[in-house]
Formats: sequence, C-alpha cells, structure tokens
Amino acid sequence: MQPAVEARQRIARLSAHLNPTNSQMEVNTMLERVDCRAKGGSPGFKVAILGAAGGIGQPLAMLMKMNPLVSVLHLYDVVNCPGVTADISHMDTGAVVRGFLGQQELEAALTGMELIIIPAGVPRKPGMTRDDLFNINAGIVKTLCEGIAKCCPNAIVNLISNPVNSTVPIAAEVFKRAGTYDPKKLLGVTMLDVVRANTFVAEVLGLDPREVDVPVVGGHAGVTILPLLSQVKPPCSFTPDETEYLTKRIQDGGTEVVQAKAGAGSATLSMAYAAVKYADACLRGLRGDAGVVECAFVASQVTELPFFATKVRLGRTGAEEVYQIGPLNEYERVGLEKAKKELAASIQKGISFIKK
Ligand SMILES: NC(=O)C1=CN([C@@H]2O[C@H](COP(=O)(O)OP(=O)(O)OC[C@H]3O[C@@H](n4cnc5c(N)ncnc54)[C@H](O)[C@@H]3O)[C@@H](O)[C@H]2O)C=CC1
Ligand SMILES: O=C([O-])CC(=O)C(=O)O
Repeated sequence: MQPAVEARQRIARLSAHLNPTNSQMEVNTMLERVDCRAKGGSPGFKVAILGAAGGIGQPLAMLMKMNPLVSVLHLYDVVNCPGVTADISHMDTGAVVRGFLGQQELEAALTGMELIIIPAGVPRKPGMTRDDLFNINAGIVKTLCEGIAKCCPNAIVNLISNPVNSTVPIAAEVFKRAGTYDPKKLLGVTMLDVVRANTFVAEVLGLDPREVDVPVVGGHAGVTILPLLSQVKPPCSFTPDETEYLTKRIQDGGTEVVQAKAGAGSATLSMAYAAVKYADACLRGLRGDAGVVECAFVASQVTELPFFATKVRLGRTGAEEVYQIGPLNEYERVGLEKAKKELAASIQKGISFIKK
C-alpha cells in the first residue's frame, strides 16, 4: 500500500475512534485497532487487573503501567473500563494496555495472563465489618476465579477483595473443583497491613519507614491482623503502652480510613501502592530473583488452620516457601489465639460458600 494511502486510512481510523458518538464498546474496539503497531513484544509479564475501574483499580492500573516488569496490561471491569483504558494507555511507558468490559469479555481479558490482581467488589461504609461484604463479594470472586481456572490456570492470583480471610478459601475451592488448584499461586494480599505497620512503627521510633520491617501475620480483619512488634527490624523495644497503641492502630487502620472517608469508601490509594509493591515482588519472583520475601495470606501448615498469613518466599512458581511465625512474646501469644479463633470461622465460611 502507498504510504500516503496508509497514513490517510490510519488518520480515518483515529478520527472514528475519537468520534464522540461512538459507544463505549466501539471505543474499546477502536483502541485495539489503532494500537496495531503495539505487539506487546517488549520483555516483561502479562498482567490483568479485575475491577480496574474502581477506587483501587484505577491508581493500581496507573502504577502497573509504570512498572518496567509489565509488558501487557489487561484492564477488566463491569463498568467504565473503556475510559480508564483510554486514559492509562496514553502514558508513555512500555506496557501495552487493553481494556475489557463486562462478563462477555472476561475470557479475552484473562487468556494468556501470568499475574491476575483482583480488587473487584464492594468496599465498606462506616459501621460495617469486612465480613459484611461477604454476601456480595463472595459471588464476584467465585465468578472471576471460574474464569481464571478456565483461561489462565497457571497464573499467579493476588486477591485483594474483602473479606480476604474468606475470599481466599473461596478461590481455593473454585480452583479445586476445576482441578487447577496450585496453593503456591493463590495469594491473599495483606501487604497494606505491613505498609501501615512500617509507617506507624517508624513514627513511634522516629525512623524513615523505608528502614523499618514489621512482620504482620494471621489474616486481614480486626484481631486477625497480628503485627509482631517483637520481630521488628531494626531490632528495638516498645513500652507496654506503645505496644498496645501500635497493635490497635495497625489492626484498625482500615477502619480509620473508612471513617475518615465518611461513606465514600475505604483505602484506595495506599492500597494501590501496597498492591503494586506486592505485585512487583511476585513479578521479581517469577523472573527468578533470589530472596524475594513478603507477607501474604496463603495455604499454610504453620498453624492448625488451612490458611494463614506469614512471610513467604516468592519464586518462579509463586509462594515457594512459607515461613514459620517465629518466636512470640506473651502479648503476641495471646493475640495469636484470638486471631486463630476468628480466622477459623472466616475460613470455614468461605469454604462452605462453595461446598454448600
Ligand atoms: N486486601 C486489602 O488490604 C484491601 C481490600 N480492599 C477491598 O477491595 C475491594 C475493592 O475496593 P474499592 O476499589 O475501593 O471499591 P470500588 O467500589 O471503588 O471498586 C470496585 C470495582 O469492582 C468492580 N466490580 C464489581 N463487580 C465486578 C465483577 N463482577 N467483575 C469485575 N469488576 C467488578 C466495580 O465495577 C468497581 O469498579 C473491596 O472489597 C475492599 O474491601 C480495600 C482495601 C484494602
Ligand atoms: O478496611 C477496609 O474495609 C479496607 C481494607 O481492607 C483496609 O483498608 O485494610
């Protein structure tokens, strides 16, 4: 074809794409066509975000588009995805971005993906617990995981949707039913608890949060969030008052944001930051980097419970090693018993949702 003709046709396609009378779906299709030179061939991983148009999804999509380990970024949601995709796709970073709208495009969104991040679902309002989200979010997570089992059974899954203590067991049961369950690849994201713990502990110690490492074990709701202040690095000690203040503030960090947002949702920006920090660790593990260790809520034999959050080593196949809790002081031993009691019920609730 003559270069001039080709250029005119390309401009015609672009003007069609920019025509405000296009429906959302047409814009979506045109975006892929206009994107014809972008083959997604740069080195990196293929990542999908499910719930990409939400409060967490949008900043998460932006930060993943900035991650040099990502070559292809699929954005999926049941609403507003074409707009978010168009917006993010203009960023001059390496990852090729494609948008997918609605259940009929879920399979296309998932096919070929290596890491799936799921922030789909409703957030809390003041006065609610994370468990109050179960009735809506359980069904959403089930449907999305059925799609993953069918279209990308080998992908690593980072599950953010609450209540994480129940949605991770739900996902495991869906994958077991489909015959695709690999416990190493299903990771409940508890990174925000660690991010908060590092921040609040650094404040008390007068340190830079980037120098602080606080293991947070158990789960992701109230008393199941158990910061291990006796294992903080750099080594330090806390008074009983400091221990009480820090433990409560870390456990109630989510509620602090829900109340401050006063009905407009829960943590989104700090969560997107934490999700990207965690996804980046997963991608470095997949690449084969040594010594990538972060906390996550995973299938575990560390306690008598089938799932528990501790530090895990991330490698080419996912969570390749689940670390023990380590030595606890008396305050933490009491906290662990409370955490396990609540966790056992939340895990069972998730399992029963699929088995019923
Ligand atoms: N694990 C953690 O540390 C944290 C978890 N969360 C949880 O993350 C979830 C999302 O929170 P936000 O982004 O603030 O909520 P949001 O309501 O702003 O966004 C959720 C998005 O999910 C989409 N969605 C709903 N059903 C869907 C489906 N079937 N398939 C695909 N997408 C679907 C919605 O259209 C919306 O765009 C909530 O359950 C919240 O509790 C929030 C903060 C921290
Ligand atoms: O508190 C919520 O509902 C959201 C969440 O999980 C968190 O911010 O830790």
